Formats: sequence, structure tokens, C-alpha cells
Amino acid sequence: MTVELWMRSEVRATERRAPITPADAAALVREGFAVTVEESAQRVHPIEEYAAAGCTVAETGSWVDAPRDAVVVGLKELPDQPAELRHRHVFFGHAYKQQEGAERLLRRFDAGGGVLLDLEYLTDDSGRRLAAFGYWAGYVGAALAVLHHRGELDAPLRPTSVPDLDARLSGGDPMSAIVIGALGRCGRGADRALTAAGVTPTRWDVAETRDLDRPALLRHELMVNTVLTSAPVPPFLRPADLDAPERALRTVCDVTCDVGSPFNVLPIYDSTTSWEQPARTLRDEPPLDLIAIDNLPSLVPLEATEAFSADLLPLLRDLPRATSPWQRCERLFHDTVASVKEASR
Ligand SMILES: NC(=O)c1ccc[n+]([C@@H]2O[C@H](COP(=O)([O-])OP(=O)(O)OC[C@H]3O[C@@H](n4cnc5c(N)ncnc54)[C@H](O)[C@@H]3O)[C@@H](O)[C@H]2O)c1
Repeated sequence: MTVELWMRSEVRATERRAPITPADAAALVREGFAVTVEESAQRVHPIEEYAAAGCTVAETGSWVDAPRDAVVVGLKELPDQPAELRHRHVFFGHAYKQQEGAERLLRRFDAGGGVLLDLEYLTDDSGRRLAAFGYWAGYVGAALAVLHHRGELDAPLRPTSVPDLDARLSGGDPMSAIVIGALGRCGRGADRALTAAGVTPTRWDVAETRDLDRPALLRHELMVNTVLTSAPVPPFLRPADLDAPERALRTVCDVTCDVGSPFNVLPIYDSTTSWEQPARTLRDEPPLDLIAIDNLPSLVPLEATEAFSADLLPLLRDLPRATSPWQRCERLFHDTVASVKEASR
């Protein structure tokens, strides 16, 4: 049976990324998938490249009328309509941690008989995420931190490319920097940006923070946090640490952006920063600025799309066989919908 994948247009006008590149769409078509791609005003790859890859081109937003069996693939939020969702949807739903609008989204699926296969929960048997944007998030976060630290970051931020950022990073003055969460995806991306800037960072991961040496941390001029924790750990920095006389730290980039979460390792600020205002002053004298942008990979849409699509391609190939990552996703969806309904009884 032919499986139909329907890549929808993203709702947000600033979202230039896509889950599947034209080259990977071509591979899927060669392997017998029917791939439909909606037109999109902002997607980084033009629709002509998808058409040349053998995809059927459809109008923006036409997934609502797609055949019932089509699997609708996207990245970020769905539009508010229709009220009932009939299809299987693959995207980041942000619907399982009681986020704003989560219950309404789950009820739309329940009403239409559709299923959310949430990309965030597509994991291997050990719980590790299989398709993620982390590497380029860490790269952009560290790049912005270096440029800000040098007084070279212009606002508002606009989508750019890795070669452009690499060129802007090269040739500056040396600085001391630390990456925490250095062994992870974002951490390795941060390392790449710092290397492009001629900086060799101190690299900390779980082993180095077990017995946390805050004074050592504060002796770095620049810090990039890329930790992913699922259990509370002592904060790396608390507000009082920012007033320590030995603080050399001037720029913090919190790629993790767990603000408000009980697992937040940087409870030194209470709201994220943005493309319009990427940096916020936390202390005046000596200065300390924060960058905490929660949509970093969208700033390098081409590289982010290519890396994500490479992760997703083997998983899409497995979709017809309902392998264990997909089964886990589907089970989680049904369990969460059941508990939402139970809670409102
Ligand atoms: N700001 C953005 O735009 C953006 C984009 C993508 C991901 N993220 C976030 O970045 C974070 C990292 O994502 P990832 O894909 O790199 O995760 P990952 O699992 O690949 O890496 C996380 C790293 O943190 C380390 N770690 C965990 N606890 C630690 C501790 N107590 N001390 C030191 N190191 C510790 C882990 O060992 C691992 O190496 C996540 O919270 C993710 O949601 C943010």
C-alpha cells in the first residue's frame, strides 16, 4: 500500500524551516511514498525543487482536505481551524506538559479521530530523541553570544546562514568561555561556533557539575548553557552569584531556556529574549547580559532543515511498519488524551 506524506506549509511567517528537504523527498518518492508538498511563501527550499523531486504540489493549508490516510507532516503549530482533526499529524505539538492551548489541541484530535505523533517524543529504546534541531541551536546560541560579547550583534535578528555566521565569527579577540552540557547536541554545536571564533571553551557535562565549582564558572567571560535535565539539580547560577566580586562573566547564553521549569539550572531571569531584543542586561556594574532565545534554529533555516530532515528520513521510511518509536508516540498520545478526559470528568 502506498503511504501518502503531506508536508504542510508552516503557519508562522518567520518559520522558514521544513521537516523534509527536496533531496530527501526525492528519496522517499523513489522508495514508493507519495509525497505532497504545500506551497509556502517563506519555506527555505522553493516549491519547484519539491516538484522536480517528484512531489505533488498542493495549495497552502489544503491538508485539511487531504485523503484520510495521508500523514500530515509539519514542524510547528497547526492553525486554529478546523475544530476537528481527522489525520495522523507528525509535528512538535507541545501538548503533553500542560502548555497553553495543549488541552484544546488534544480535544481537536479526539473529536476528529486523528492522532498526534509528536516529534519531541520520537525516541529510541533508551529514551533518546531521534530527530532534533539541537546542534544548530547550540551553534547559533554560541555565535550570538560571541558577537554580542564583542559588541557586534545587531537587532533585530534575521535568518542567516552558517557560512555567514562563520565569517562574522572569525578573527576576533580571544575570550574565555564555558559550555555546560558540552557532550550533547546543542553543546557540540556551541563548540563549533566557538571554534570558528578562535575560542577553545571549557567543556563541562554531568561529571564536571556533580560537585559544582561556581567560582570557576564565574571566572569565564562567556557561558553557554545547553543542558537537558529531567531531574532537579542545584542551579549553576543563582541571583546572588551574579554579585560575586570575582565575577568575570559578562555574557550568558541560555540555549536550554527552561525558564519557569522546576529543572531550570539558571534561575537568574524570568522571561526569554527575542529576535527583536536578543540580549537583556542582568547587571550593570560590572555588566552581565543574557541571551535566551527559544527559536534559535530558525535563524539558520537551511542548515537546520537539512540536519533535521536527515534525522527524520529513516524514521519516515519506518512509518508504514509502525516501528517502536512510532508505536511509543502513538501510545503516549492516546494515554495523554485519556488522562485529559479523565481529569475533566
Ligand atoms: N533555544 C532553542 O532554540 C533550542 C533549540 C533546540 C533545543 N533546545 C534545548 O536545548 C537543550 C539541550 O538539547 P540537546 O538536544 O542538546 O540535548 P542532549 O540530550 O543532546 O544534550 C544535553 C546534555 O546535557 C548534559 N547534562 C544533563 N544534565 C547535566 C548536568 N546536571 N550538568 C551538566 N550537563 C548535564 C547531558 O549529559 C547532555 O550531554 C534542551 O533543553 C532543548 O530543549 C533549545
